Amino acid sequence: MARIMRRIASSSLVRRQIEDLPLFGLHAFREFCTPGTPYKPTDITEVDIVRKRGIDLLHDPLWNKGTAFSVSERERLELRGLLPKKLLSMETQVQRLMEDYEYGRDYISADHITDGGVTRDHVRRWKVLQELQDRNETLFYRILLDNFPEMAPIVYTPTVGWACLNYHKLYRRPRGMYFDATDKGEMAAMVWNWPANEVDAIVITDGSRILGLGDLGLNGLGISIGKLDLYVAAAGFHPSKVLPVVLDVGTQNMGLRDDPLYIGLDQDRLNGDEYYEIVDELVRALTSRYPNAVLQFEDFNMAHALPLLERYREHHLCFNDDVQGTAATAVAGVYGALAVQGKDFSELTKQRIVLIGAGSAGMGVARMLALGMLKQGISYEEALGNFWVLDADGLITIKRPTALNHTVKSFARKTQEDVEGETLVETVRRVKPTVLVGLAGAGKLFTEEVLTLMGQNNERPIIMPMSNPTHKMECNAEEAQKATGGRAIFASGSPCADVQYEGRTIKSSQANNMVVFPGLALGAHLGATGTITDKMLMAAAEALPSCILPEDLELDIVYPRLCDIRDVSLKVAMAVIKQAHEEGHVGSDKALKALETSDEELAAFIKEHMYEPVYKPLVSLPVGVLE
Ligand SMILES: O=C([O-])CC(=O)C(=O)O
Ligand SMILES: [Mg+2]
Repeated sequence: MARIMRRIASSSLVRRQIEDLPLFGLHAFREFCTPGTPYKPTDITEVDIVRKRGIDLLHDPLWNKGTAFSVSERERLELRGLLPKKLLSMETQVQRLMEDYEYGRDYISADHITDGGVTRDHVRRWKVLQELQDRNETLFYRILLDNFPEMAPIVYTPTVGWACLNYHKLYRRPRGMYFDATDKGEMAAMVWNWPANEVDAIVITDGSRILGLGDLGLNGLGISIGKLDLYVAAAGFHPSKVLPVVLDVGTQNMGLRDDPLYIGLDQDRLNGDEYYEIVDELVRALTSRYPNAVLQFEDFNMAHALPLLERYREHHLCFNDDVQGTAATAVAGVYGALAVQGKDFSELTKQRIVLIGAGSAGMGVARMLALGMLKQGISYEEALGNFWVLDADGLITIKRPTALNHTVKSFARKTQEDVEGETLVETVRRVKPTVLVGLAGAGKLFTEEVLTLMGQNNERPIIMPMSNPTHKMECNAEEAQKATGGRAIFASGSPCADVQYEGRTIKSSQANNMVVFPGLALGAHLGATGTITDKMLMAAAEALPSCILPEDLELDIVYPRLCDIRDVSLKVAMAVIKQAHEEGHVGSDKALKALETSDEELAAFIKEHMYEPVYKPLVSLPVGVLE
């Protein structure tokens, strides 16, 4: 036997196979060769097929492993001499990177605040991760996934807000695709420049309303990138199959246009038919090459967010994250807050909700909460009576002298009383809401007075300042707890530290759509649902409270833990596929089979498709082979 082993192992082909079995190694090889050991298909190590070799491979962050390339890979992928000889394991690479991430080479004061309201240390950390992503995506996602609660605020809200504000200054190398108004007529061809033949998810923005930071033009691409980082880390989309996109139709941001470093179009934003024609062209181009991709619309301003959603939602696998993802998140948060109080979903109908911010996100939230009330047993008309919506001009009533769009109008208070334009504090004093939601993106609107009233009128006031990033939030956790005597059930769009109050620690939750959009998109993609219905969104919202640990409910936590984000996305994806099945929208035979077998089978089907950031042996094949 030993002789046979030696002979086999001496063939160079087999030696390479041995080296390329990092998970099983020689041990597994021996087992495999021992007579009598049954052959198990699972013993086969997966490989990744690449089309590159040599220096091109090292420069491709999707496949580059740096010092972790195995000896045989270095040989057969023409890497010898292009890397230092010493081979480092992924664990060692992680350790080296984390040292850089934690301490930096130069100490930067942690509390120095920059223009995006984040600290300079956040910015430094963002740069460490960004550079890593540009070199080695497998390692980047390993680290992001293993440190998700710490790093989500760096690659995503709030630090991504700073990155968008400064995208034009930070720009070094391209990521994603750039389309602009001058590409009219060319987009169907341009889309073929993207190197991947398969794309499962696309996030597109026109930069018109980035977080609560306003019109950032082309700089908005940063948000498409940040969202897709979470698609990969939180839901297991493959990094080679996600595509961040910006559509630059001009900007009204004169500060950017006057900046010589700005790299977007120096023109006013397109509007009206011209605007819709160009968005139509881009959507057609993207969906004709990638018909199975989920299309997420991100940070479009109110004027276009809803019309675009209505335009495409029946024919395309698409959703608007701000309108729908944020809405499902808010519903989940209110259900979570009810669960904290030992109440069930039906109590939603009894909530009195004051919501400030009548933009795309605010109206999406109002509508979804009203749909939740409808589902819990009251009429939609009755549900509308539970809402007071305010914008920059105060409380919105049917007496509003200026024109309101259709959705906002449906939430206008139908009262003859003279309360049009009432301030937030007046409304809160008069109507005694149980829930306060902020989506205005205008900073500290939940003043001490407003918060104190919430505390006076409720045993457990529900306070949700959902604007992003941090400095655009309506209040922070400390302000909410101080003003309410530590009784607030609190959730904010960007993360807030827990609060020390009268000798105890009060937990803060994060009400961010990242608990919804990755799982929603995963379910829709794997189910090939063709459309994303309101009921699928509601199913996502209803799935979330059941992921909160009982001990966390005791601590007033209203969302699942971020360290379990993969599991959360799995549960959301399952709920979405099941609901789609009920509505007859599941187009994937494999998903159907799993659905009809059992929940375990469905979970296994989804998990099997989730990307794990591990180094697999790379095989380089010439273009044309296996295509
Ligand atoms: O990106 C975020 O953190 C949430 C979001 O969609 C927004 O605020 O527009
Ligand atoms: Mg957004």
